[in-house]
Amino acid sequence: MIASAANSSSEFNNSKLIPLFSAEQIQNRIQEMGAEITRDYAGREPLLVGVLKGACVFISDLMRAIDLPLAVDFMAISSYGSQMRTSGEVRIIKDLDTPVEGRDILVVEDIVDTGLTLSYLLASLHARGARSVKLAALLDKWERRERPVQIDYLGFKIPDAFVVGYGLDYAERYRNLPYIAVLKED
Ligand SMILES: O=P(O)(O)OC[C@H]1O[C@H](OP(=O)(O)OP(=O)(O)O)[C@H](O)[C@@H]1O
Ligand code: HPA
Ligand SMILES: [Mg+2]
Repeated sequence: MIASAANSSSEFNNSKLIPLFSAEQIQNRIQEMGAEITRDYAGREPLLVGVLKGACVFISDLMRAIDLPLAVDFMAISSYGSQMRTSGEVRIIKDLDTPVEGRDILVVEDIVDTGLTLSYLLASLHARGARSVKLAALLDKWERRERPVQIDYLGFKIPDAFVVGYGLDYAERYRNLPYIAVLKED
């Protein structure tokens, strides 16, 4: 079911999945990103910080495309209600196990949308004394940006549409799709 849905539009519980990036396109782009990160961080040992839950699939593939010694850790972030969200306030619900002071941090995210999550997270890591903080994001939904976020390594720019798959969810579903699709509700 999942594999056959990868290459064509399909019905999935009353929602329509319109494929945007195939598993192969994603893997090819990640290999390119990994090669660029390997070149840029040569001689250093970056700490990759995955933002749960959406980035779990992307970071698994990206770290294996980086040919360097590195460490991996995870954070989980929760947005407050919609009013608080517009103020950019988010809450850390799982912090790093690893001290960041003096480390070269590469935050790994599935998508930058309004930018509220990432602008908060990147500022917080800088404030903790990281030597450098950069961002690798698979998707950039740039038309919806409310806060500027510098994406140092980008997979794909996408239009203003709700996307799922490859870690991205709708109500916790679809994270396990091996490709990325636009979700259209019927
Ligand atoms: O740029 P923004 O508007 O802040 O949106 C981007 C954030 O939203 C999604 O996470 P979500 O809160 O859905 O959590 P999840 O990763 O567990 O799905 C995504 O993974 C980013 O972390
Ligand atoms: O398009 C999206 N899909 C899933 N999660 C998201 N979080 C922000 N934008 C999106
Ligand atoms: Mg989500």
